Amino acid sequence: MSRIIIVSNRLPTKVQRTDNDLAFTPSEGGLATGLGSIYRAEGNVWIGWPGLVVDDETERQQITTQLRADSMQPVFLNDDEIRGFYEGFSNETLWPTFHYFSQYAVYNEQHWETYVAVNRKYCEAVLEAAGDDDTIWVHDYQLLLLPQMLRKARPHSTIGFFLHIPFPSYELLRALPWRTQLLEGMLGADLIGFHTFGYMRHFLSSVSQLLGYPSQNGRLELKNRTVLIDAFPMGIDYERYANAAASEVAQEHEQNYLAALPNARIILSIDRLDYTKGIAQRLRAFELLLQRYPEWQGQATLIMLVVPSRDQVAQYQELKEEIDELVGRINAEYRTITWNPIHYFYRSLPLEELTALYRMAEVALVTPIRDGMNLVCKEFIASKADRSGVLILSERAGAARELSDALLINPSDMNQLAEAMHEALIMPEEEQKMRLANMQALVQHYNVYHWTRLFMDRLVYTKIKQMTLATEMLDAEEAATLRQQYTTTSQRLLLLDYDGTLAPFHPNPQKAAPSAQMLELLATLSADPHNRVVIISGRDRQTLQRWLGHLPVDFIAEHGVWLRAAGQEWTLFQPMRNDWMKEIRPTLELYVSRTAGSFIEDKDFSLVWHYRRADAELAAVRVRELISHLSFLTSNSDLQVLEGNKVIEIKAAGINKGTAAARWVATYEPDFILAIGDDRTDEDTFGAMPEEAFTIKVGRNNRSLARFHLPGTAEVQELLQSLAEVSVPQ
Ligand SMILES: O=P(O)(O)OC[C@H]1O[C@H](O[C@H]2O[C@H](CO)[C@@H](O)[C@H](O)[C@H]2O)[C@H](O)[C@@H](O)[C@@H]1O
Ligand SMILES: O=c1ccn([C@@H]2O[C@H](COP(=O)(O)OP(=O)(O)O)[C@@H](O)[C@H]2O)c(=O)[nH]1
Ligand SMILES: [Mg+2]
Repeated sequence: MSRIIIVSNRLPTKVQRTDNDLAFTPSEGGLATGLGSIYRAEGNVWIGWPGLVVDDETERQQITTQLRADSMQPVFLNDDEIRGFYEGFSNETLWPTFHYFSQYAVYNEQHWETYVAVNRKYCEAVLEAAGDDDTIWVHDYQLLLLPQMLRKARPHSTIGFFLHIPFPSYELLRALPWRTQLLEGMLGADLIGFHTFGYMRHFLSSVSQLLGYPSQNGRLELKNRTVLIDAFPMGIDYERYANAAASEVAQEHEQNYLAALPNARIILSIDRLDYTKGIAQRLRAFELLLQRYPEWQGQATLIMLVVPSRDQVAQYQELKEEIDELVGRINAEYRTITWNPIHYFYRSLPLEELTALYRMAEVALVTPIRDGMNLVCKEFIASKADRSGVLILSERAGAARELSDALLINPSDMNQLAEAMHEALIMPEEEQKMRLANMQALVQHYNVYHWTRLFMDRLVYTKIKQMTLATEMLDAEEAATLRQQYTTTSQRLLLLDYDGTLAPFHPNPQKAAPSAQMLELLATLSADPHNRVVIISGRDRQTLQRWLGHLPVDFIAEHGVWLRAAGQEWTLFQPMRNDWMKEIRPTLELYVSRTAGSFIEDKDFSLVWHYRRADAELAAVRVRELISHLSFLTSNSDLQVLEGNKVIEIKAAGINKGTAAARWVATYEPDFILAIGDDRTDEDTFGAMPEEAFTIKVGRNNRSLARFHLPGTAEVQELLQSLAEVSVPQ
C-alpha cells in the first residue's frame, strides 16, 4: 500500500537539550500543529529537521530511534546549514520577500548555495525513505527546489507541494535573482497548493511572465507534463481544540487566571515573534483605545503571548526589543495598583493553557500585516463552543477569505483597529454568538482532515489526468505500428500542419521559415510516388508558396480557403466574399491600438489578430474582450471567429481545415493517413479523418480528437525522419 511521505523543514516534534538528557516537545507554528494531527496515520512518515544541531553520532542515533518510533525521520543540519539555509535564504530572503517586506530581504549568493545544498540533502533523505508508489508531499518555502530534484530522480513519482505562506505579486518575486530556479523547483510537483486564490493567481502570473507557460483553469501545460495549481485553505483539528478548551484542566487554568484578574475585560493576542504579525502596531492601537476611550482604563486587559522564533535573525531581535520597550512604556504609563494593561509573556505554552486563554478571552486580536493563513484565529473559534467572543481579524491574513463574520480590519489603520476593539467590547452577546456560530460551522467543516483529503484527492486526480494523457502518447510501440503500416501501404496521405508542427513558433511569424533538415525531409517524403504530402495550414498562400512551393507537395492554405495540388494552380474551396473585412478591420485596429505588440495579418479571405508579442496578461484580458466584441459583430453573419495559438482569426463559416482535408480523403482514397497538427484549428482535420487514421496532436493539451500526442516539433521531425528512411525515391 502506498504511504504518504510528508517533508517539511521542521518536524512536528522539537528536540531540545536539557541538563543531562534530551527533551521531545511539540513544535510551534501553524504547519506543525496543523499536520501533526494526520501524519501518524497508516504508516506515513514525516521527514524534517528536529530543531537542534547534533554533532555526536551516538546522540544522533538516539534521536533517530526515538523519532522513528513516532513515524518521524530526522534530517540533521549543521551550524553552517542553519545559518545559510534556515536563517539565511529561508528567513532573510524568502520570508521577507513573500510577505511583502522586501526592504528586509538579503541577497547572498552563499546563502543561496547552501539553500540548494540543503534541499538536495532533503531530497536524498526522501529518496531513501520513499518507495516508487509512495506519495510525497513537500511543504513550504524552505523546500521550493525539492519537488524538481525529486522529479529528476523519480520521473514518475506522485509529488504534491503546498506553500503555507503568501505567494507574492510578480513585482516582488521578480526582484529575486534566483526567481526562475525557484519557480522551476516548485513545478517539479504534480499539484501545487496555496491557501488562497489570490496567492495562486500571483503564482500563475509569475510563471506566465517568467517562464512563458500559459494556464487554463489552474492547469499548466509544461513541455512534457501537466501540473495543477489550486487553492486549499488549511484548517485545524477542530475537535482537538474544542475538547481541550472544554477539558477540566483548561477550566481549572481559566478559573485561576480569572481569579487573578477580577473584572478584567480580556483581549488576547497570540503569535510567534515575527514582524509580519503586526505585534508592535497592535500595541500602539491598544494604547490608542485607552486614550480614546478612557472608560476602558482599569478594565481592558491585553494578554499577549509571544512565542520566541528565529531569534538569530537580526530583524527578529530588533522587533523583540521594540516590543519589550512598547509594553514597558504603555504599562508604566497606564497601570494602576489594581490593573495592568498588558500581560506580556515571551514563551510558548502547552495546549491546555493555550486553550484556557482562548476560552477566557472576550476578544481575540489577530492583526498580522501579512499571514499565509493564520491558525490562531481558527483555534480561538474552536475553543469557544457554546460561548461568546469576538474575533478581530486582519484582512491580510489568508483566514480572512473564509471568516467573513469576524470584524475585519486593515492592520495599518490604527484608528480602525482601536475602533474595532471598542466595538468588540460593546458588542451585544447575541450578535457575538451569531457570528461565532457561523464561523464555528465553517471551521469545523473545513478542518485539517478535510484539507488533507481534498489535497490528496486532487493529487490522485492530477495523476489520473496525466496517465490518460500518457496512454495517448505515441509511444515506441505505437510508432512501430505506424511505421509498419506505412511500409505496407501504397496510397498514403500525409496531412501536415505547418506552425507548431513542422516549425516551432517565432515571435515574428514571417521568420518561422522551415529548417534545411525539414525541407530535405519533405523533399524525400514527397518524392516517394506512394505518398501524397499535403501542407495544411492557416497561413496565406504566398508565404507557403515562397517557403515550400518548390516541392511537389499539395497545399491547403488559409484554413481551407485556398487549395493547390502539386504543380497546379491555386483554386478557392468555394466562391468566397471578403467585403466583410472593411467592417471588421476597424475593430481589430482598435485592439491593436489598445494592445502594444499585437498586429493584424491580412489574408485573402480572413483577418487575424496576433498577440504573441503583447504583454501576456494584458492580452488575456483583451482576448476575452475582443471575442465578445466579435461575436456581437458576427452574429447573424456567415462568419466564424477562431481562437488559435496566440491568434484570433475571423473567416467565412463552414470552411475549415477539416472540410478541406475531407476533400483530399474523398478524392485520393488513401490506404494510410497520417494527420499531424498542434492547434485548435487542427481539431477540424482530426475530426474529419476516418477512425483508422493516425491522427497526432502536437503539444500537451489533452482535450484533443487526435488518437495520439507528441510533445513537440522535434519529435514530429523524428517521426517523419523515420518514415523518410523507408520511403522509396522516385
Ligand atoms: O519553523 P519556524 O521557522 O520556527 O516557523 C514556524 C512556522 O511558521 C510558518 O507558518 C505558516 O504556516 C501556517 C499553516 O499553514 C500558516 O497559518 C501561517 O500563516 C504561516 O506563516 C511557516 O510557514 C512554517 O514553515 C514554519 O515552520
Ligand atoms: O505557545 C504557543 C502559542 C501558539 N502555538 C501554536 O502556534 C501556531 C501558530 O500558527 P499560525 O498559523 O497562527 O502562525 P505561524 O506561526 O505558523 O506563522 C498555532 O497553531 C498555535 O496554536 C503553540 O504551539 N504554542
Ligand atoms: Mg499549427
